[in-house]
Amino acid sequence: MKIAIIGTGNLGSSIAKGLINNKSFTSLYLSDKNTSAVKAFSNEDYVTLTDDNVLAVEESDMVIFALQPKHIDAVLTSVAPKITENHVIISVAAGVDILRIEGIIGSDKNIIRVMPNTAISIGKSMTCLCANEKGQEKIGLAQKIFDQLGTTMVISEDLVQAATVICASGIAFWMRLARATTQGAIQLGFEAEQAHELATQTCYGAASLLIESGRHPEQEIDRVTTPSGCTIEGLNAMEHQGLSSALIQGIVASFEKINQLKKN
Ligand SMILES: NC(=O)C1=CN([C@@H]2O[C@H](COP(=O)(O)OP(=O)(O)OC[C@H]3O[C@@H](n4cnc5c(N)ncnc54)[C@H](OP(=O)(O)O)[C@@H]3O)[C@@H](O)[C@H]2O)C=CC1
Ligand SMILES: O=C(O)[C@@H]1CCC=N1
Repeated sequence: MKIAIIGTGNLGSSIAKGLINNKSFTSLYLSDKNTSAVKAFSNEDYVTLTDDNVLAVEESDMVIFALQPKHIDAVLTSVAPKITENHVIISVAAGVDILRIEGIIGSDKNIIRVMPNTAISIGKSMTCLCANEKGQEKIGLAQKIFDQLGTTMVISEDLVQAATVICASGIAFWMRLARATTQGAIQLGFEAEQAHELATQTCYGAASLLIESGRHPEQEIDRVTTPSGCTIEGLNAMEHQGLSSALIQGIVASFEKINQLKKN
């Protein structure tokens, strides 16, 4: 598969890193106004860095547009004449729906909306996908690529905004929880580096327990909370401060914001 990524910022460079680690292509064009974020990949086999978006489209079968929503319309318009019915066009732009993309390049093109997260750089993304009518026959192909870079789920387009909040923004939400745990550990006497390791490994253990056991979080909590013990004391103090409520309100605020962005 000949792949191009147009826009090599935070997400585009993360996708590039994941693809290169997995050698998931026969050629990879990385196109940006400024390719400094992916300079490290310039010596990789079959990777070309360019500032020519048209060339990247012409030389590829699958084109991933990793541009900010404010830039995507102009870039799609500029490359539209070069997009054929055989191309698989992927957009990761948050809040940019398929109808808007079809309005620029046509509904006769294979259009797939993909919502990964930055953990794609280490092959651990939770990635959601959906396609327009024409793209239905190619969604399996896109899924195969992203399956190599983590876990995928095909969803209906009306759930993409929610998936963006839970999975893409979710990386930042979980990072903040990890940071707070680190700060707590330092207050209790650990050096910063030790605190970081304790927090991240415990976080990794908790996620792995849920994934591997398939159990509900509360079942795992029941296995930790000794009656009258320190865990339930801590959990209840957190809930009195509104931990669950704060998380849910944050998720809903993020969802409301992304729906506003979609209207702009
Ligand atoms: N970051 C994340 O975790 C996630 C982001 N997304 C979505 O992915 C998209 C990209 O986000 P992110 O990577 O954070 O954004 P960035 O701004 O980091 O990356 C976008 C890149 O596109 C470049 N660019 C702008 N105009 C052009 C052009 N005409 N031709 C080629 N390249 C151009 C930008 O250059 P310059 O900076 O010079 O303008 C920048 O390098 C967004 O739509 C976002 O909603 C989705 C899921 C997760
Ligand atoms: O914050 C944002 O708007 C983008 C979409 C999800 C992650 N980053």
